[in-house]
Amino acid sequence: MTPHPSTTDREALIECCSVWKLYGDRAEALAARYGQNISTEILKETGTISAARDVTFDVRKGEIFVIMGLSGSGKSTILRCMTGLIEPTLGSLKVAGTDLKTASYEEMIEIRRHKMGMVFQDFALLPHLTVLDNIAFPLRVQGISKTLRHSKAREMMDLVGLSGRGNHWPHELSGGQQQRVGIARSLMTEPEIWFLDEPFSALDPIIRTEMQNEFLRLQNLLQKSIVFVTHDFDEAVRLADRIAIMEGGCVVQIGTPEELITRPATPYVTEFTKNIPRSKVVRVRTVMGPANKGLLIEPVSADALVGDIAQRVLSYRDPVPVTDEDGQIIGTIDAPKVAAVLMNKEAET
Ligand SMILES: Nc1ncnc2c1ncn2[C@@H]1O[C@H](COP(=O)(O)OP(=O)(O)OP(=O)(O)O)[C@@H](O)[C@H]1O
Repeated sequence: MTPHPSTTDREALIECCSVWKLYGDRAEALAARYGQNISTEILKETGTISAARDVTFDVRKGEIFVIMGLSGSGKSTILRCMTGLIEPTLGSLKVAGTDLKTASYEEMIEIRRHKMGMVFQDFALLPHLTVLDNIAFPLRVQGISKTLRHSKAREMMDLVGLSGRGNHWPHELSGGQQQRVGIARSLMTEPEIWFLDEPFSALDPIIRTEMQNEFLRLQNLLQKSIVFVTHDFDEAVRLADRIAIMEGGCVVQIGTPEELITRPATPYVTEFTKNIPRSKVVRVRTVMGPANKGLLIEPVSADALVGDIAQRVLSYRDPVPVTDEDGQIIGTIDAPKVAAVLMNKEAET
């Protein structure tokens, strides 16, 4: 399953604008004095830590937005600002139309209970509650009756592949199953925005891949707006519509996996991208040549990944026509172009 290549035309659900989060005795005083013009030298001189520095991006309706970076780069800080767990020192954050800075305590509770779902790395299950009661917990907090919340929780268990496990205790489940409980619980309130903070990091590689597939399957069904934090670039590429790469509290590049891999903005981004096969991210549209309407071969889609159509194109001597989403022929792709991508080279256009 491949995430949708473009979400550019969709409305923004989260608007994160020039957000800074400073830690240290003088953080507030420095922010008041210098505002957005605060310099690295001043931060250094005063021993102030900038966990987030001038971070700007938006998360669009229905997209999987991945925040990726090494440990300490500021991913959790930004996620915690977006979920209202901490307040930015400077800048503004709008979530589902509400400005978090001016929102009242009650509004914040409302947003967090009804508009946001959260999944954490350590599952955060309640050990003294059964699987069913863990999943039903967010509705218990809302005062919903036991019958209703259990019925909804059973629906969620079916959705995430946990049917029949309701009476088990969390410790009786495998790591992957425990995270399915976390996922089901986070979806109980039918949130608009789904935050996942390194949800699969504690799982072994095979289960991790299985959970990534499961996550994409669910997203195909549910079409949530998602913020997904990971330090694993392979995971980011598999899941993301767009990725924001963080370094030292700053966002150094935002783009689709294809954009990051074909046009990395800094050596830091290049370092992450260099081992990812281009064929897994480059789409036919990027490397296709001019249209030729005289070809009688079955076409390939412009949005297909080159890796997925490589074998077919390589089996023809002639170029293969490329069509857009309306079935119109808009280009051709031939064996040399496919081979260049497979060999991780810049394809000649
Ligand atoms: N409460 C705090 N007080 C002081 N410094 C903090 C605080 N919280 C975070 N930091 C610092 O801010 C920087 C960014 O931390 P953050 O937890 O956001 O990084 P991260 O990318 O999520 O890392 P990880 O992947 O290890 O969770 C780090 O240098 C961290 O030490």
